Amino acid sequence: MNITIIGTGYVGLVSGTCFAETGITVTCVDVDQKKIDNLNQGIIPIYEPGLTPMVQKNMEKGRLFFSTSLKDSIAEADAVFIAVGTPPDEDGSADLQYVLGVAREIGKHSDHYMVIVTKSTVPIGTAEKVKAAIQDELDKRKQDIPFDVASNPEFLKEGAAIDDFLKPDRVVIGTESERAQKVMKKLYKPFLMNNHPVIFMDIPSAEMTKYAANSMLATKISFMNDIANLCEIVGADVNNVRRGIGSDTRIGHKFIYPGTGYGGSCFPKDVQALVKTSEQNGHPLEILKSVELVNNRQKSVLYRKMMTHFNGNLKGKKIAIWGLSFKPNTDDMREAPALVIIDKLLKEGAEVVAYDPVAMEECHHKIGDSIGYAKDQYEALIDADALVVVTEWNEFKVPNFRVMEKLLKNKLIFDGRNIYDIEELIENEYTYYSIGRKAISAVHEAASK
Ligand SMILES: NC(=O)C1=CN([C@@H]2O[C@H](COP(=O)(O)OP(=O)(O)OC[C@H]3O[C@@H](n4cnc5c(N)ncnc54)[C@H](O)[C@@H]3O)[C@@H](O)[C@H]2O)C=CC1
Ligand SMILES: O=C(O)[C@H]1O[C@H](OP(=O)(O)OP(=O)(O)OC[C@H]2O[C@@H](n3ccc(=O)[nH]c3=O)[C@H](O)[C@@H]2O)[C@H](O)[C@@H](O)[C@@H]1O
Repeated sequence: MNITIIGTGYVGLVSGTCFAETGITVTCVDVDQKKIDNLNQGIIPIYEPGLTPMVQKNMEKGRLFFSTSLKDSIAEADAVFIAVGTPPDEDGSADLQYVLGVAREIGKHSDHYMVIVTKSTVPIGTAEKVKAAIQDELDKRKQDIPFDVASNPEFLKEGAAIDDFLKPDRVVIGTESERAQKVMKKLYKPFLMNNHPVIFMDIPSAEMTKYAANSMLATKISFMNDIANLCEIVGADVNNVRRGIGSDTRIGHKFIYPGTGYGGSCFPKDVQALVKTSEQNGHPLEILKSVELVNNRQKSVLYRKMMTHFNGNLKGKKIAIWGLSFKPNTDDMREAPALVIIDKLLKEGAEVVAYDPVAMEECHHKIGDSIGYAKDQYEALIDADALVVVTEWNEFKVPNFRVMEKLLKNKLIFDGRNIYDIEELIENEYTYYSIGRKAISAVHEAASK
C-alpha cells in the first residue's frame, strides 16, 4: 500500500512513521522546505521519545520518504491524509484555510481514485467542505476522477505518541462508501489483527467524536482543579480525594490530576472550537464554557500563591522555575502554563531563571532572553527566593533537598503538580505550597520574607 501524509508536524510525522512501521510505503509532505531537508538527513524537528530511530530505520528500509511536492507524492497513493494545523480563528472556531488549501491542491493534481482522509482535528461538516473543494478543482480541469473522503481523527498524546498510535485504545473512522471503507480496513489491518478496536461510523460522528473526547478529558481536568481549590479552603487534601474517587472504576484514575491548568496545542483550541460550534448551532455548551474559564483561572494559581506569600511584592525577587513544556516528555510549549506564570512574574519585576530538560531552546525561541536559562535544575536555584515547579518531569520528582537548601535563598517551594510529599517537606523544614493541599509554613522561613 502507498499513502501520502500532507503536513509533517507532530501528527503527520508520527502517523506517517508508524504507518511505515507496519510495512506501508509512506511519503510525508510539508511546505516547510527546511523541515523536509532536515528530515531527509534524518534530523527530527520535534522531541518525541523513540521517534528518531524509528524515522531513520524506516527511511533506510525504503518505506518512508519526505518531500515538498504534493503532486509527485500522490501519484501512486491509495489514500492521502490531511494532517495540517487547524489553529483557532479570531473567534475561537477552527481555521480551515490550511485543510481546504490542501484539498484544492489534491483536486488540482489527482489522476486516479484515492481516499482523502482528514486526520487534522476538524469541525463537523469539514469532510463535506473538503469534498466540495476537491470536486471544484476537478470540475475546473473537466476531469471525472472518482474519489472518496473519510474522517480518521487522531488521539495520540505528545510525549507518548508512538505507543498511542501503534497501540491505540481505538481507531475511529468515518466513511461514506464501501470502497473507502475497504481501503481504510486494509490500512488498519495490522491494528485489527492486534485486537485494537477499529470503529467505523458515519463521517459527522467521527468528526464529533474527536471534539467530544478532548472536551471530556479537559472537563475532567478543570473539574479536578476546581475541586482542588475548594479542598484548600475547606481543609481537605486533593491527593487523597483523587485517590478516593479514582478508585471508582466509573471515574478512573486517569486525567484527574490537578495542576496549573491544561495547556498544549489541542485542549485549549478544541474546547474553544466546540463551544463555538455549539453556539453557532443554537445549543451553547455551558459546561464547556466553564471548563475554559476554570482553566484560564488555574494558569495563575501559582502566581496568586506567590503574591500572597510575598505580601503582593515580587519586585527584585529571583524565582527559579523547573519545567517549561506544557507537559513532560515534549519540547512543545504551545499554550504552556509556564508562559503565563513567567509573563506575570516579569510584569511584577521579578527575575526568572528556568530549567527544562528539553524545552529551553523552544522557550528561548518564544520569549528570548527575558528570562535566564540554567544548565541544570540545581544551577537554577542559586540565590533564588523560591522554586516553582510547573512541569512534572521525572527528574524533578526526587530532588536532593539538602543540596537545594544550600543553593536557595529561602527554603520555599511552589509546586504546581503536587509531586512532593508534605511529610518530606516538613522534615526538611521547607515552606511548601501545592495545589489543593494545605500549605506548610516553616518557622525559620518567616524571617526571610
Ligand atoms: N499535536 C498533537 O498531539 C495532536 C494534534 N492533532 C491535530 O492534528 C492537526 C495537526 O496538528 P500538529 O501536528 O500538532 O500541527 P503542527 O503545527 O505540528 O504541524 C502542521 C504541519 O503542517 C504543515 N503545513 C501547513 N500547510 C501545509 C500545506 N499546505 N501543505 C503541506 N504542509 C503544510 C506545516 O508546515 C506544519 O509542519 C491539528 O488539527 C491538531 O489539532 C490531533 C491529535 C494530536
Ligand atoms: O488532540 C490532541 O492534540 C491530543 O490532546 C491531548 O494530548 P496532549 O495535549 O498531547 O497531552 P495530554 O497528556 O492530554 O495533556 C494535556 C494537558 O493536560 C494536563 N493534564 C493532563 C492530565 C491530568 O490529569 N491533569 C492535567 O493537568 C497536562 O499537564 C497538559 O497540560 C489528548 O490527551 C490526546 O488524546 C489528543 O489526541
